[in-house]
Formats: sequence, structure tokens, C-alpha cells
Amino acid sequence: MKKNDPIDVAVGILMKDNGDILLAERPAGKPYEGYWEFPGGKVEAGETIEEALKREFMEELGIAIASADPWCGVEFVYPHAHVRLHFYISHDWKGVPQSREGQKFSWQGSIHVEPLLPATIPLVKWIDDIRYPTASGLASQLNAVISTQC
Ligand SMILES: Nc1nc2c([nH]c(=O)n2[C@@H]2O[C@H](COP(=O)(O)OP(=O)(O)OP(=O)(O)O)[C@@H](O)[C@H]2O)c(=O)[nH]1
Repeated sequence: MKKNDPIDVAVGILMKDNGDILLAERPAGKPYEGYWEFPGGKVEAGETIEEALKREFMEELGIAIASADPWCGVEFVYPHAHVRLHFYISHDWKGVPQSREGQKFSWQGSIHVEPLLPATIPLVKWIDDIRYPTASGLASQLNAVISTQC
């Protein structure tokens, strides 16, 4: 892999029947510590994105994802990394989130945690269009998002 190649990241949005979704605060020691994100992590060599998603949820939260559907892809360049985020939505998992890395979690209807990771901000608006279809419609995207696919 070349230095500036994007890093693939598997990201999961757990959605309850009432529409609440799970966010996590990035733990101390990671870039953007204290920012809120959807749980997930980097895809390792030889793994599919879905395998990475399941591994990260088990490692970080003790959650077993039974099934998840691919949703949006977002590519974003941070000072520390060029990432390609693969967002999945899951309605089907086992377990209750445990803080295995000292991180905080929050189930949210309307999102009241902040700050959010910059690349994740537009996703919150897009997921509201799914959760609350009468809400404000498709949101504008950040200029810094260089490509998206939903
Ligand atoms: N999990 C997650 N990562 C995100 C989101 N949005 C976003 O920009 N990212 C970026 O994706 C990358 C994920 O890397 P990470 O460091 O959390 O992954 P990891 O758990 O494998 O970390 P590790 O290298 O310490 O094992 C970070 O650069 C992070 O800034 C999001 O909503 N969820």
C-alpha cells in the first residue's frame, strides 16, 4: 500500500426499532480523542469489510452483529490519515455495549452529543432522513468530503 492510499474503515450504525442509534466517544490516546463517532475501526489485511465490522464491534463493545447492510461510503482526508469509511446499518445484534476501551456510549434519537468527527457530520443528517423521513430533507455536504456514495 502506498503512503497516501486511503485506509478502509468499517463503521456500524446500530439502530433500535424506535430509531435510536448508538454513538461512541473516541477514547484517550487516539487522534480526535473525545470526538463522537459511530463505532468501528480499520479493516485489517485479508479481511472483508463486514468481517472487520463484526471484529471491531466484538473487540470494542462486546456486541455480536448478526447482520448488517452496507449503506454509505465516504472518503475524507484528515491531517493524520486519508480514510475511506464504509458505513453499515444493523438492526440485528446480540449484547449490550460494554466499554472495553474506556469509551462512553450513548443511544441517541436526535443527536445531542458533540463534537462529532468531521467526516461523520453529514452522515448524521442523512441517517435522520431514514429515521425521520419528514425531517428537513437531504442535507448539504461538507466541502471537505471529497466523495460519497449512498
Ligand atoms: N469508527 C469510526 N471511525 C471514523 C468515523 N468517522 C471518521 O472520520 N472515522 C475515522 O476513521 C478512522 C478509524 O480509525 P481508528 O483509529 O478508530 O481505528 P481502530 O479502532 O482500528 O484503531 P487502532 O488503529 O487504534 O486499532 C479514524 O481516522 C477516524 O477519524 C466514524 O464515524 N467511526
